[in-house]
Amino acid sequence: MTTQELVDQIHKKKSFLCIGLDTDLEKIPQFLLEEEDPIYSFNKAIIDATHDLCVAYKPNIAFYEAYGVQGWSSLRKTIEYLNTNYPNIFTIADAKRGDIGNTSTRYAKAFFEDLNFDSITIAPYMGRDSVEPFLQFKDKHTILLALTSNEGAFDFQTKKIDGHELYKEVLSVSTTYKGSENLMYVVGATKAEYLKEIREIVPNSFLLVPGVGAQGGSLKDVCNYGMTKDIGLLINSSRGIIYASNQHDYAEAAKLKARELQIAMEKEMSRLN
Ligand SMILES: O=C(O)c1cc(=O)[nH]c(=O)n1[C@@H]1O[C@H](COP(=O)(O)O)[C@@H](O)[C@H]1O
Repeated sequence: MTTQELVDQIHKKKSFLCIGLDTDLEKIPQFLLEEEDPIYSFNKAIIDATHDLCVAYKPNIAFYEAYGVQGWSSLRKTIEYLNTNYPNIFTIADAKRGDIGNTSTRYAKAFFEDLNFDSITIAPYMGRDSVEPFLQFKDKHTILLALTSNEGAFDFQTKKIDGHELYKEVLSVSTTYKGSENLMYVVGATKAEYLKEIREIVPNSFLLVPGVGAQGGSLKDVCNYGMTKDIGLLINSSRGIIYASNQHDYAEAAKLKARELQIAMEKEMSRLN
């Protein structure tokens, strides 16, 4: 999917919501465990109930890998279901990969070609030659961790080297990478006040912003500091939406939570006009 197609979907749906499919067998309604593939059944019901309220889904790969071959099969069925039934939805493999060049190319093939995701999250720590292999795929997007939502972000990301915080180096240096037009960045919603300075370095890039809902980030603050004329934001919520209920109404409850966020997003978008 091209960035322009994503922007068009955001305007059409009046939403820049990304729903995180962090599907955990211990948290889903327990009656689903009787199904042949409980993870897939859960994801399918959540997707069918919420697809018109969001523009992206982000399965976090850890939740699938944790169940071995069966989990990987559930992931494949989920992405195929999305690509077949809702081709206008942007898909994010939250895999946080990155390695020496030839290994990164294999990761890229796994997620962009074999599974056919539109994008993948990547850790920037190994530098240019670990990221550039992902950037060579046409209409695929690489979402680089810049300033993450967790406490540990302060261990390294905000430390200064040569007078600049490390996350700012990640932002500015990565814009010189070959294929950098395919870059997006992760900035945690819990760090909204940093967005003003981030926008000075990457004024137009799309930002994936996790951390609203369960981690306590504020949608309003993120929009105040981070929204661009093309919106430029994908705001993710996982647990806050998908585990709204663990009873028979779980999909309907997820839909109501997604609707709340979509309404708040529509309001923020109307302030741009
Ligand atoms: O890359 C991510 O998506 C990510 C980056 C980050 O800084 N913080 C963060 O929480 N995430 C992911 O975003 C999701 C947040 O989930 P909830 O806190 O349940 O909404 C999880 O899948 C995290 O792995």
